[in-house]
Amino acid sequence: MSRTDAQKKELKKLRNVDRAIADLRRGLPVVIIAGSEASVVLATEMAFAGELKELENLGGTPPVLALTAHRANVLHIKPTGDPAVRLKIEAWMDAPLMRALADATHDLDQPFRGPFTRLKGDLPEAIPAAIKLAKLARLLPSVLSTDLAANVAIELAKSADYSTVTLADISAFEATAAVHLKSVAAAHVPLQSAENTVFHAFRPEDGGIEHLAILVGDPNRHEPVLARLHSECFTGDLIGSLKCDCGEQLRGALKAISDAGGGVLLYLAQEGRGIGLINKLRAYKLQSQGFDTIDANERLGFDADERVFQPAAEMFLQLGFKKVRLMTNNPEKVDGLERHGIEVVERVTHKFPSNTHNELYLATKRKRSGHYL
Ligand SMILES: Nc1nc2c(ncn2[C@@H]2O[C@H](COP(=O)(O)OP(=O)(O)OP(=O)(O)O)[C@@H](O)[C@H]2O)c(=O)[nH]1
Ligand SMILES: [Zn+2]
Repeated sequence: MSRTDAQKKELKKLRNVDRAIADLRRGLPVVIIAGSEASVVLATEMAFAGELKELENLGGTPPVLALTAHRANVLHIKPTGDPAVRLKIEAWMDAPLMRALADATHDLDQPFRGPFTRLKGDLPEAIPAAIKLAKLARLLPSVLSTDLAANVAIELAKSADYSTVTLADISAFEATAAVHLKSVAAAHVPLQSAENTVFHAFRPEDGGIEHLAILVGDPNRHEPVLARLHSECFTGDLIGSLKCDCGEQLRGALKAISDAGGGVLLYLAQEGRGIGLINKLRAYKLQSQGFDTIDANERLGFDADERVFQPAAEMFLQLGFKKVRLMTNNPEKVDGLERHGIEVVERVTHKFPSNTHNELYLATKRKRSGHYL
């Protein structure tokens, strides 16, 4: 079936964001258009002397360093009520220092920093959008940014071959990618705990992040289905890390679904509660310094949980399920599905015994994240 013009336009927007994500990860500048204004941004963690010079030479305003409010709080920079702050880049701030300001795993090596000059005035809209882009790229949520007029930035993007995205494209990205998910492959994969199992691979039409649905048996589409949303955890699911309960929850869910005669497990590409494996390892380093799982995320500049559950809801709907009995202890998962058209008729407790390494992690989820544990 050929695509309508409106569909083509939506896909182009998705592709633009995907390209910008890939470029940020390569340490390339990206142009964000915000009405008549624009910012050329670089992911701070990828900024070295050469990249900084390139940004400085653009001829707009001098570059600034943008950090999230969470990260600024750690650096004792006064909150503004905005989601991010901008710091003036002083002569003594070189590229390694800027990377260290973005990366909390260096905080104990260089505890005394500043004084910093926070830029006053309204936060340009491109800054939170750029930080969102860095998060989508699974990089640390900090950017270096230079402001230009939009028409100048568009010309520059053409001549320097920079990716260009708009604010609207970035803010709509996750929801648009979710509604463009399509089942692209399905195959029978017998499991130890459930032999009659089919894996469905879902991919958004722009070729973005893929998720899996694991369908056990042939559940009745008219009844609420026993279901689990499982966020990818390389360390726990595959390698047997004792720092979390993911491996047990994964295997336990498949067994419970099989014992119940069928159901669905969605295996979501949301490693590290959506911050990615590298950032999760950074969070683990902070945890070994004594911070809990929430503070570790926030010290890195992230929210405690960066996941959205719209892709999960979309996959359930495409598989023909509107009502679920959800195995979870996390109230956010229940809300996240209900917001996107899935009725959670029952929350089924999904709890496993703790060990000495994950005791504190589970206690933190209970005490600070409102988990039923
Ligand atoms: N950022 C971060 N992610 C972690 C940490 N420990 C585990 N994770 C990730 O958390 C996700 C697992 O969370 P879930 O199993 O969905 O747990 P939950 O949100 O508590 O919900 P339920 O298990 O359904 O109750 C996986 O993506 C893990 O990689 C951590 O200390 N920091
Ligand atoms: Zn885990």
